[in-house]
Amino acid sequence: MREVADALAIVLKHAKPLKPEVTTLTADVLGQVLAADVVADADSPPFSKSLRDGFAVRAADCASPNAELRVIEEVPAGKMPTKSVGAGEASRIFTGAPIPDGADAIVMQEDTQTLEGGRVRITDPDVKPRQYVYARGTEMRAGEPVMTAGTVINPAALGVLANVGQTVATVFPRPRVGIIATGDELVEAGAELSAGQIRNSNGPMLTAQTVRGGGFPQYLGIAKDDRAVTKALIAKGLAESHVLLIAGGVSVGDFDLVPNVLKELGVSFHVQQVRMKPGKPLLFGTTETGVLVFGLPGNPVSSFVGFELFVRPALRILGGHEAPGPRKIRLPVTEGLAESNDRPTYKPAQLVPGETGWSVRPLPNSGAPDLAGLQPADALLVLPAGEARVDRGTLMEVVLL
Ligand SMILES: Nc1nc2c(c(=O)[nH]1)N[C@H]1C(S)=C(S)[C@@H](COP(=O)(O)OP(=O)(O)OC[C@H]3O[C@@H](n4cnc5c(N)ncnc54)[C@H](O)[C@@H]3O)O[C@H]1N2
Ligand code: MOO
Repeated sequence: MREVADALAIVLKHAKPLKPEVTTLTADVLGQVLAADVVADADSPPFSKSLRDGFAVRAADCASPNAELRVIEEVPAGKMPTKSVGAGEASRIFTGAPIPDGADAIVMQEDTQTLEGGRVRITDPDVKPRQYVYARGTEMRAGEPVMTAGTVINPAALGVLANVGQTVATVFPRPRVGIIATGDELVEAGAELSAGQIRNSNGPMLTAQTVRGGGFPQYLGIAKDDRAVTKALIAKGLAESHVLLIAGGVSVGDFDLVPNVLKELGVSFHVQQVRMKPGKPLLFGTTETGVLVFGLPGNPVSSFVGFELFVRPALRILGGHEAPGPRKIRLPVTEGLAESNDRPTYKPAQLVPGETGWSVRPLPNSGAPDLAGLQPADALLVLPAGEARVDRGTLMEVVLL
């Protein structure tokens, strides 16, 4: 049996970033990682522009109080000025409009009075050169990289890419994740339950965890406890996926066919059990072609935790992320805990905001089948093995979901 950290290290040793590809830029690439530097095609802003609605002036002309200037033209955003501002002159200007030659400062319209005869009085007592001027190239310079390979595409990155004229980018693709649920007792959500049956919650849950983890899920259905059927479905999953998730059937029962079928299909096992609760009977293996195969324990909370601790970090590496996670922090607990566990235990928990910062509240949970109890969780609270007596306020390790 492996420790969690050792099992994760083994998984990550087998996870390699996928071959980068060129993709069309839409919001669908959110969370993917750039595989090449992005270079500015032009200075940004491409011209020095006004940061305020007001008047473009020569700061030196405004040195004496209540200076009066002659307004020579109006420059809206999107139009170029046609006149340069000379001594004693100003141009009416709007936010985002190019600054006319000759002017070196903008005076906000609130600091002016419009006078008869096309004149303006400057009531700003201290007009400084360059005030409210956003100079050409301040944000980025033509030919210089604005984002380097490894950058995670967030909403601002999509804006920056548009700003430099990109409609495509070279990114690490999303890993294709095949998902199979196993067990004769399972039916899908649309079906009525007959005696002895339960609904398949792992399928939809793992599909959604895959999306949240940056993968591209392909749900392959339920494999009944029949060797040939299970083998055919797993073979299909291995052929089509970078990562294959098989939920259930990984334990020691007579109908737990998955380990033997995987062996027959050429999967070598690197992790067979992990010292953790829930989720001990977790399997990890690889094929010769490098498909990562996870056998996740069938109980939904066990499957969920196994995904977060091992599958999600692997997806991040395949997707080109530098830090695999899981993301961990230490937070004070909102209530005392006293329990004894034979393995390190991952308890569904919720982050709670407070006046002095965040804390973590363990959620009531009746065990590995209790997915409804886990549902509100946005964190897992980690309890070490053994007698755990934790006082309220103690800093504890927390895995962020
Ligand atoms: N003698 C032993 N029995 C068990 C052991 C053990 O070490 N020795 N380990 C236990 C632990 S821990 C777990 S977790 C389970 C894992 O077993 P499997 O991965 O083989 O899972 P199944 O037996 O197929 O299912 C377990 C449980 O979960 C329900 N299930 C399965 N798939 C789904 C699904 N897609 N959606 C909802 N619920 C699902 C299934 O009906 C069972 O109730 O083994 C213990 N036993
Ligand atoms: O570890 Mo099993 O995952 O307790 O239910």
